[in-house]
Amino acid sequence: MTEAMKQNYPPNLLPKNGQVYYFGKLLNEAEAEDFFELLLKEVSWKHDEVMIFGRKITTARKTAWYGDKEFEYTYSKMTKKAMLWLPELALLRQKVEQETALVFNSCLLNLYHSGEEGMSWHSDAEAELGRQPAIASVSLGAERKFVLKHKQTGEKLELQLEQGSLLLMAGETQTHWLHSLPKTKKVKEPRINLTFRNIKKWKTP
Ligand SMILES: O=C(O)CCC(=O)C(=O)O
Ligand SMILES: [Fe+2]
Repeated sequence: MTEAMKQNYPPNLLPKNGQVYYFGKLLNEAEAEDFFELLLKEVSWKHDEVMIFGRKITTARKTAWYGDKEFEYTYSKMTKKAMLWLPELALLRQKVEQETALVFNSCLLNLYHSGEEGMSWHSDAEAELGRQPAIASVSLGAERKFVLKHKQTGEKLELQLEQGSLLLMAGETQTHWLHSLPKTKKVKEPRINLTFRNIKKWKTP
């Protein structure tokens, strides 16, 4: 990321060791609702399989993975093969690329059916993303809390991810910070999250 690109960015929200930018609404209410409905219908949603303490667990949330090629990508110790872009996903990627002045070749989608589903503490530091990966996150549907926690000091940063919003994690964020989407009984509505990523090293089957 060059200094010129960063000029149009909102302020960095992290106190140290990385960059987190909250761009606010990338889509207006009507656009966000349309994308939500379309993606709910068109995406090939599957329950996720992850390894936790050496056991294969099927998660309640559903996921999908799209990319420029049929990349293989290892996430939570499970290897997955990307599907090719849907037109509406390609359109969202274009908006994200325009806003951030970055390029992304893949997208991981998560469907949380309600606040009873979330994502536990992790960082997205997979080898495929290379060093200092930029990860752009678009939120649709229910507004949820997103928390970052410094790996050494435990410092926390809490954000509300609004419907239609764009968040960008960059620089050393994945090395020094964990993030999570806490479960909450207060939210009854579903949410779709899209994380656009740039796979640098891939194996094509
Ligand atoms: O749903 C979210 O906002 C977070 C998703 C996430 O951290 C991931 O897909 O790696
Ligand atoms: Fe993540």
